[in-house]
Amino acid sequence: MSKVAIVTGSAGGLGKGIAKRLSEDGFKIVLHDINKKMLDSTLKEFKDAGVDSIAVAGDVSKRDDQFNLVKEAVDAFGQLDVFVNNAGIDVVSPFLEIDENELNKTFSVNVNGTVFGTQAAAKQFIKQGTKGKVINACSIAGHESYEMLGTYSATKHAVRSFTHTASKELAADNIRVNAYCPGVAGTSMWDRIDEEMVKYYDNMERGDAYKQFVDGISLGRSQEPEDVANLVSFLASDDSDYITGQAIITDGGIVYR
Ligand SMILES: NC(=O)C1=CN([C@@H]2O[C@H](COP(=O)(O)OP(=O)(O)OC[C@H]3O[C@@H](n4cnc5c(N)ncnc54)[C@H](O)[C@@H]3O)[C@@H](O)[C@H]2O)C=CC1
Ligand SMILES: CC(=O)C(C)=O
Repeated sequence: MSKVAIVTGSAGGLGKGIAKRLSEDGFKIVLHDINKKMLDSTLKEFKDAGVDSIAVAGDVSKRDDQFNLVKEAVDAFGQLDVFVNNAGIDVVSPFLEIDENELNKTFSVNVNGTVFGTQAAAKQFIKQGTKGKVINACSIAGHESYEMLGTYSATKHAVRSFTHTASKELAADNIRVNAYCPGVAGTSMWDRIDEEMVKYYDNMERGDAYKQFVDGISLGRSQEPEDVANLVSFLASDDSDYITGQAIITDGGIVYR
């Protein structure tokens, strides 16, 4: 029987690339996003390509939405095998200007969302009595703290920490919890980061912040969704069964650990 994977925030960007790769790996796919319009259009693309898939709209920062997401997946496909906590948001701000709303919102989506998604998936894996895999979107910003990205970096450090704790507590239930840590991928997230960053520097134009980051990549190019999906595919597969609690960097050579 085909395995079933949920990918949050998969209407576009890295999540869509991951969902596409997992479908090629033979998974039935549950697409998910807060952006209903984009989600509908992505579902149509997947269906047109013959992928056995459904779409569930929701907000990862709401615990009930995350449990509903798992329920809808199991109602449609009878089981769950892989849950990718991919959805995340960015925020750009000098440290002295970080405000309460942006702190709360970014932690709520990136951190609370990951915790609630992991809880919902793990409870389902335990109920099924099967092996389960939770795969979290961390970042190089979960290993290194970047100027202007202080809040975002702190959320990704928290994701790495929860990846460690959850992997330790859930190992006895045959559940692996790992994370992928991308570097610089030219998705809509980086369009927003670039646009915000250049506002703070008189000598910078649109595209410059992105270029500065890309120029620091040893392999000489920015990341494609497929590069990230290659790692997630491995973490979702049986080949990674002896790996848990790891936050693995895939960045073409920016951060060396
Ligand atoms: N693009 C990059 O260079 C990097 C991205 N990442 C991480 O990878 C993940 C995906 O990033 P991208 O695809 O670049 O971002 P993106 O902004 O292009 O796509 C994120 C998707 O998540 C959805 N989303 C946002 N808030 C949501 C919520 N509350 N509930 C459900 N869905 C929500 C958006 O509608 C969007 O479709 C994020 O967690 C991000 O932090 C990590 C390192 C680098
Ligand atoms: C967007 C991101 O995750 C960075 C700069 O590492």
